[in-house]
Amino acid sequence: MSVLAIERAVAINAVLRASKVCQKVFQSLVTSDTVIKKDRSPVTVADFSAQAVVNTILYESFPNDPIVGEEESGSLRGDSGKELRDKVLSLTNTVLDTPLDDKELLAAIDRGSYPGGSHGRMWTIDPIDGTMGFLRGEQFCVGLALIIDGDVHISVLGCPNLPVDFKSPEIERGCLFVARNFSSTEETQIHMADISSSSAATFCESVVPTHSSHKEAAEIASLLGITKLPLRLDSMCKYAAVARGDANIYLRLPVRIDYEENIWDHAPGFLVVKEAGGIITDIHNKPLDFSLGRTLKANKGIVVTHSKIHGQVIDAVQKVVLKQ
Ligand SMILES: Nc1ncnc2c1ncn2[C@@H]1O[C@H](COP(=O)(O)O)[C@@H](OP(=O)(O)O)[C@H]1O
Ligand SMILES: [Mg+2]
Repeated sequence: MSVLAIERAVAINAVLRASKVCQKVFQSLVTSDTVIKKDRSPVTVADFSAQAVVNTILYESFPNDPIVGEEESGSLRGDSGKELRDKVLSLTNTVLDTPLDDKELLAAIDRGSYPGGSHGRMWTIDPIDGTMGFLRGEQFCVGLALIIDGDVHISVLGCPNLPVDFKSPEIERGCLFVARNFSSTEETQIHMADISSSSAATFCESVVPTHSSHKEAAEIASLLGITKLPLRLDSMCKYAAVARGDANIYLRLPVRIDYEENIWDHAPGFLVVKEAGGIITDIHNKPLDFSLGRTLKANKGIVVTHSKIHGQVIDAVQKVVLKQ
């Protein structure tokens, strides 16, 4: 068996089951009027449940591996948390082989409290990345990565609502992206689209303008001679879109200069693009440093491209964002 083959299989199982939990809630949500009422509670239930599922499955196989997860169980505790806790517990137990009780559920969620760092193994989980996309009935994903001594070694992205083919989104939705150690014949190797000039590129960006500046991205696109409209997607589905050739560039341009990106928002997508041959840096052209805790403290923004155009894109980013 190849190195980390067990970790890879466990990560796939964990993300698939957590994705099922999210999909169940997502499907009930898009058929209800919750989105119109701006009620966030369904996404909250799915968020906690997905983290509980992933953390439980990781713990069964790797009890000593620490986890950096987005959620913590505070609001599920005590009498005030009972209603939410009951919902999360029953949803969680629909996909686990051995059901959890209340106490085990809270413990599973809080196994994600590891502070991160530069030594040894750790997993990082974003149970629902793209909360806003989930609530809008659009894109979201479950992201999981294994980081060893600061390097991302395995990543799995479960994208329950991503069209298998953007050209015919009505035919089939739901994609799982796995980076590292391809082995199964049921898997398809994805490739970035070949591109030699950035003017021919399609770029993607967040749907939410407070997460990434649309205005600066438009200026960068104009500087690069890009004429195609941006592909706006929530969540790490943007990394997947670049990795499989739906787009060629992903720009995440800081709106708030004090904002630090979370490692769980990028480590899973990072390796999917890297393994497909892409380059991922921040706006200063620095590599992402996953070894500094729960956030990417040493980085600002994200620039993802095909290796052939990274230099051109970084030049334009620096002119517009850093006024260099
Ligand atoms: N001011 C900000 N700048 C950049 N990212 C932000 C942000 N505020 C929140 N985010 C992150 O943006 C993620 C969604 O990214 P995107 O906009 O690309 O879909 C959120 O993940 P969650 O949805 O898991 O909370 C959240 O962690
Ligand atoms: Mg996120």
